[in-house]
Formats: sequence, C-alpha cells, structure tokens
Amino acid sequence: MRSSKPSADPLDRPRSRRLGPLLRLLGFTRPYLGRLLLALTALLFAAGTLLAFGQVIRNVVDTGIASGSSAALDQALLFFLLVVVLLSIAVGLRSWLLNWLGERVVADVRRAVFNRALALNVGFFETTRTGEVISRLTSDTALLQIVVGSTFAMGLRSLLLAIGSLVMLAITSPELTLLVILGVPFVLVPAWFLGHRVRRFSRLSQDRIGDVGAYVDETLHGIRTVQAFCHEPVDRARYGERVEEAFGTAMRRSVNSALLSTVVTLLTFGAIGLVLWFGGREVLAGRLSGGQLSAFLFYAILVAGNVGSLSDIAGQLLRGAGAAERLMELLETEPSITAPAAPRRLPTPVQGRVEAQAVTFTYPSRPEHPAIAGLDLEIAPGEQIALVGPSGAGKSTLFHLLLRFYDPEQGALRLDGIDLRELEPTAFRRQIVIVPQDPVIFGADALENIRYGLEVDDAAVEAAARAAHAHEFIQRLPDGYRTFLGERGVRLSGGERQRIAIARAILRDPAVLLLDEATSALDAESERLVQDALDHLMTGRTSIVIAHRLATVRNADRILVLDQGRIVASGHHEALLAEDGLYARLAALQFQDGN
Ligand SMILES: Nc1ncnc2c1ncn2[C@@H]1O[C@H](COP(=O)(O)OP(=O)(O)OP(=O)(O)O)[C@@H](O)[C@H]1O
Repeated sequence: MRSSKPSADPLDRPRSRRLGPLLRLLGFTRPYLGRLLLALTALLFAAGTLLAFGQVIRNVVDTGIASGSSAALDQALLFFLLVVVLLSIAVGLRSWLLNWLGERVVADVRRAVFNRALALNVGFFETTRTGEVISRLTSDTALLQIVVGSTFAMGLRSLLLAIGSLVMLAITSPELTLLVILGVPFVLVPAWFLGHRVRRFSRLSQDRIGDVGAYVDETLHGIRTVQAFCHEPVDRARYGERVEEAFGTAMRRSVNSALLSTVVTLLTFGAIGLVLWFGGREVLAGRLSGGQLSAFLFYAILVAGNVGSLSDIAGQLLRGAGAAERLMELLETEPSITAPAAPRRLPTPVQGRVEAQAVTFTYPSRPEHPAIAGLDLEIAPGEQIALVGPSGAGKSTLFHLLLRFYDPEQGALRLDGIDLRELEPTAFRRQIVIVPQDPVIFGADALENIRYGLEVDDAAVEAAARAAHAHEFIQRLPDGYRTFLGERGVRLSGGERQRIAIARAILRDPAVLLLDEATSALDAESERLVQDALDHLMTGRTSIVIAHRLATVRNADRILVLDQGRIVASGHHEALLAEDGLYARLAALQFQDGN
C-alpha cells in the first residue's frame, strides 16, 4: 500500500506564511479552558493596571507634589503602591498560568505526534527522513512552547498596551499625541529596517553554526577513518574555514545590531527630548499640568516600546505557525495499514499455515520495479522452509509483507486461511515473529530487552534466555540481567545479539517464525550456540528462514528458490542440486559450510 504522499517528503519545509495552523493548535488548549480564561483575565488586568499607572503618576505629581501638602503626597503614594502590588500579582499569575499552558500543550502535542508516528506504516518512513520526524518532535515542539507560553500573550499584551496607551495619550493631550504620531515613523522605519537586517543575519549565523556542528558530527563519528587515512589536516582546514565563515556572519549581525541599538537609543531619547521640550512649553503656558506631562511621557514610552516589539512578535508567531503546520501535517497523516472495522479472529491455538496467492507488490519509492511479482506459496503448519535466492530476489520483502508492513497490490497473504487484512495487526503480529539478521538492542537492561513489552515475570525471561543459550553470557555481564545494554551500555557481540533476539522470540512463543540468518560468520563456538538456540526455537512451529548456511538448507523440510519476486524452484537440497539450475549455482557460491 502506498503512503499518502509517496513522491515528496511530506514534512518538508513550511509552505505557508499564515497564522492559521497556530489557531488549529489552539484546539489543544480546550481541555484547559478554565486556566486559559484565568490567564487572559490576568493579562487584561495587568495591561489595564499598567495603563492606569499613567494616571497614578499624574496624581502623584499634581495632587501629591504640586499641592505642597505632605499628607496628600503620602496618600498619592499609598495609592501608587496599591496599584504596584495589584500589577505585580497579575503579572505573576499571568506568567505562571501561561507558562503552564505552554508546557502542557507542548507535552500533549509531543505525545500525540509520537503516537501518530508509531502508528504510521513503514512506507511513510521511506518517503520521510526519520531525522525530520525527530526534529518535528524536538525543535518544532520547543518553538511551540515559546509561542504558546509567551509569544501569544506578549503579542496580545503589546497590542492592548499600544492601543490603550494611544487612547490615553489622546485623552491626556491631543496636540502632543499628534506630534507623537507624526514622529513615530521616523523612529520605526529605521528601526524596522535595521531589525530586519539583524534578523536575517541571525538566521544566516544560525545556519553557519549548524554547518560547523554538522562537520564536527561527521568527522568525529568517522574518527577511525579520519585517523586511518591521515585526513586530519584536511579536516582542520575545512573546519577552520567553516568557523571563520560563522565568525564573519556573526560579525555582520553584530555590526547591524550595534547600529540598531545606537539608532534606536538616539531616536527614542531624541523624541522624548522633543516631547519634553514641546510639552514643557505647554506647561509653562499653563495649558498642561506637570502631572499630565509626566503621564504623557509614560504613555508615549509605552506606545513606542509596544509597537516596536509587535514586529518581533509577528516574526516569532510566523515561525511558530511554520512549526505548528508541520506538526499538524504529521498529526493528520493517516496510516494506511489499519485494523479492519470488524476484524476476524484467528483460531486458538493458531496452526501456523502460511499462504500467499498471486501476490504482487511494488515499493512506493520504486514504482516501476515490482519486488514481488505473482508469488504463490503454501506452507503447512510446522513446516520448516529455507528461502534462498540471489540478492534483490525479494526475500526480505516477503517477510515485510507477512508482517503486513505493506499490503500487496494484488493477491493475498493468509495466516490459517484468513487474509492478513481481515485481522487485527496486533493480533497476528503476536503470532508471526521475526528474528532479523542484525537484531536491534534497545537502551534498556537485558531483562527488558528480552521481555520487550511482554508482561511476563523475570523467571520466564530467564527460562527463555536459557533456551536461547543467552543465560550464560548474560550472567557474566557486570550486573547480570540488570545490565544496561544498547546505546551507551555494554556492547554485545554479533552472536550475543542474535541470542538475545532468539530469547525474545522464544518468549513470544509464536506460531510462525521468520528468521533472517546472519551472513557474517560467527566463530565455531558462537555458531553452535546460536544454531542450538535456533533449533530449539524452530521446533514445532512454522518457520521460514532466509538461509545463508548449508546446515539450514540441508535440514529444511523444503527449500524455496526465489528469483525476481517469484518462486522458481522448490524441493530438497539434493534434488535441487541435481536440477543444476539457479539453486545449484547459488549453493556453489553462497552457502557457508556451517557445522
Ligand atoms: N524499501 C525499499 N524501497 C524500494 N525498493 C526496495 C526497498 N527494499 C527493497 N527494495 C527493492 O526490492 C527488491 C527486493 O529486495 P529485497 O530486500 O526483498 O531482496 P532480498 O532478496 O532480501 O535481497 P538480499 O539478499 O540482498 O537482502 C530489490 O530490487 C530492492 O532493491
């Protein structure tokens, strides 16, 4: 089955510069509506209080100081303190509630996106780089946290304060307001222009730093090759170039940033001076009180500050919208491998009869080349099949289809006579277990690695490990079964990893076993242990083994020879050798003489 968007990377860079996706994200705040309303109330209250502050200042100056009475001053100041206390409480409450909301929404989005990613079919990850999905989950959600937790609120607050202060300015002194409105473009235009340049160079600088990081990553990961080939001087020179490029870009940003500070300071304080001069004349002429002028200055600074920050906030909101869009896209991608509405049940116990009927399948990323072409197959319960064929014949693909990582375009695969598409995927995947060529060991201890999600006690895990000949080496690990394996844990040898995977399969006790034999040769002792473990595992269940060893093909009930996506021969080792066809040629080249 094709993924929904086979041709392009579905999570590629944002296409829109709209804020719409952010609004859709607001849906995630619905469960926390109460807190959101409380936060908005606190925000409104804080903005209102800040606007009232101008009047408080006016009161302190006009009735407190100008009246000449210290009692009136005390009273004015008491009122001032009261407003300060209320403002502080509202600001604190707003900040806490919004941060909480931001973190909560991001936690919910993270979980939703991860859950969705796990449900998507394997084909999706062929058209989308896994790194993309990881970056969606980490950096895009981090960006959203900032947007939901602060930018939204800052935007709303700045907008309210800018409009509110303008209104208060007009009420305080219409003439001065006109002066300010005429002056605003003189401050904003150069500030906007320089700010734009600073942002552009900041982005470039980030990119250059990203290049530096990527180079370090690549070089240090390949350190053995670097040293073995004496590549250090080249790396030093190339890294040096990248560092210098990053420095150069950072410098251009710094120059613009310094210029911006200079210009903004000059213009802002120049404008304040102008207002003071003009306002002072009004005071001298008796048309304006000292308190009014103070309040006016206060509001003028509020207008300038908030209008200035709005453009920054708009930029951040757009970046947040890009992140939200990519996350929403992932959330809205529908998995194409799903459970049917009314799944059929497998018989108990499951027999393990495997059939394929006229199966044709093409990978979404290679539409012109069928990997399986009209394949027919019938495997009886308990039969042991060795699957052989040249590289690219479709052996692994057949396994993928049996695990229903993909659905065939034509034909059907059946377990105990039931089409896999009619079964609940989790139900039949319990019965078809794969032991891959290079098993994955997860960052957990040996117990967890064998148990791998199954709810069984430690004794059952140990019994499986014994049967898989893994018990002996696990016991010799520093903390036995509690030893951390996988990433940054103990490094296991190839044979040990295989035995862990075999123990994992034994514990699941499946009806059908898919085994991809390791191509790399193990030493004789390890080989014997793995073979013993496999014999134990395969007894009494249907098993299909992609065979690389002579012992496997000799012992199999039947050998199936696969070529170009179809079965071209089937039978016992000797009989197939006697046919002198593809199998005889493969046997001569491919099978390592195991034991
Ligand atoms: N994920 C994929 N996307 C596109 N084409 C694929 C993919 N996996 C395999 N193929 C192609 O499908 C064909 C069958 O591949 P498959 O891996 O099943 O072969 P195989 O018999 O297991 O080979 P090998 O023994 O080398 O592992 C090959 O032509 C391969 O290039």
